[in-house]
Amino acid sequence: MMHRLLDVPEGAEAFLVQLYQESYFHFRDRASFRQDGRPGTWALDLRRPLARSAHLRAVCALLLRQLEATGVHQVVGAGAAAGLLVGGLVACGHDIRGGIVRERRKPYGFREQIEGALSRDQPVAIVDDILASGTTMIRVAEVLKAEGYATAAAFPVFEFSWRTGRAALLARGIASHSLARLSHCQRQSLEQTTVWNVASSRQVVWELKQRPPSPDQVHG
Ligand SMILES: O=P(O)(O)OC[C@H]1O[C@H](OP(=O)(O)OP(=O)(O)O)[C@H](O)[C@@H]1O
Repeated sequence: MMHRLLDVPEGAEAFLVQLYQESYFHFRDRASFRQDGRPGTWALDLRRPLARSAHLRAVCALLLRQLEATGVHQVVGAGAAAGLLVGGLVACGHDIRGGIVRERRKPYGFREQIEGALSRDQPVAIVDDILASGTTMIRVAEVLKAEGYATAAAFPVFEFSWRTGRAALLARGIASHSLARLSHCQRQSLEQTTVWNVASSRQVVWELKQRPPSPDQVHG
């Protein structure tokens, strides 16, 4: 086993629900804002749990399983959460190369848009904490293409099933292998959301104390 020294959570579903709970903030407790500047009702901030040793190790162990299954040894991402994930995967994996896509090139130094140790000889996986509209991962894929790298697939931690990111990536030939898909239980109750562990095909319904995510939320 390549990653036997890692803390792979016994119950991956329970861990993914915990990760969701710890990253969920309601507006009354912590203000967040939509892209149009208006206040959002809720937000997921995975940067906080991912910046803690045990959580990052556990997420990376799950992602490494997915990467191993697809035979990918290079990871790249853009943004704060992706930076944590790339660092964690490089540290926790064996023979994993990592890269970070800059928002824009600097006018000085090496003027690279991708920093790190990626090789053009092998495909690269895109990692991120959340796949929503797909804008972030698509931008990374476009930079990879422009720089002569092949994209293997996308590996988000959480995917919002009510957003179009998965379809947008697929339209560009990129499959998405998320650890968990979040969806609403609209028919049952507004007090529930579903965390579906994609790898095990098991779903966990989490009883929310607050109102659950709605399609017009903000995130990140
Ligand atoms: O699929 P998308 O619609 O692009 O949404 C997903 C992205 O949004 C969030 O990042 P955010 O924009 O908040 O950036 P930051 O955390 O790096 O500042 C999140 O961390 C993803 O990178």
